[in-house]
Amino acid sequence: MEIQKIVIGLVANDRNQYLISLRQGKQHLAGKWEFPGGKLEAGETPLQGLNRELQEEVGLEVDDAELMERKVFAFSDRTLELHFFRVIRVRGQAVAREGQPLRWASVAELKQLPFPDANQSVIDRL
Ligand SMILES: Nc1nc2c([nH]c(=O)n2[C@@H]2O[C@H](COP(=O)(O)OP(=O)(O)OP(=O)(O)O)[C@@H](O)[C@H]2O)c(=O)[nH]1
Ligand SMILES: [Mg+2]
Repeated sequence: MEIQKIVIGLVANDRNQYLISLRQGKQHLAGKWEFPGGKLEAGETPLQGLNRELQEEVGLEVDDAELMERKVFAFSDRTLELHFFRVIRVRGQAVAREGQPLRWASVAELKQLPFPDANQSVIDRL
């Protein structure tokens, strides 16, 4: 089976706070915070997928982003290939388009809040 590719966007505001939302309900890793993102679809480049996911989830249009880290991570129940992007230019106002709790968090807060284990190395670098 092919490993699912995931595209994830780190969006910072002018106070160096990052946009995060809470995974809920029956989602994988419910109760953990996350950066917006999701599964890359067939035929998309990672940047196209990132733009689509951020529009769908938080109403933001990504104009420019750079890959920070790509990692294959084995969770207990699945293995994912995660592409973490630093979003450099964005248009629009962040809104929770899927009803998810959404907030801005400082780097100090990111280091305290529960995130998936796969996010640790990226958060450590902020
Ligand atoms: N969005 C996002 N997903 C993450 C992060 N860290 C991490 O391990 N993941 C994992 O990567 C996968 C992302 O899938 P997703 O649930 O966001 O996918 P999606 O938006 O396409 O949703 P859907 O499957 O409900 O349509 C999940 O298994 C999630 O647990 C993160 O920071 N952001
Ligand atoms: Mg998602």
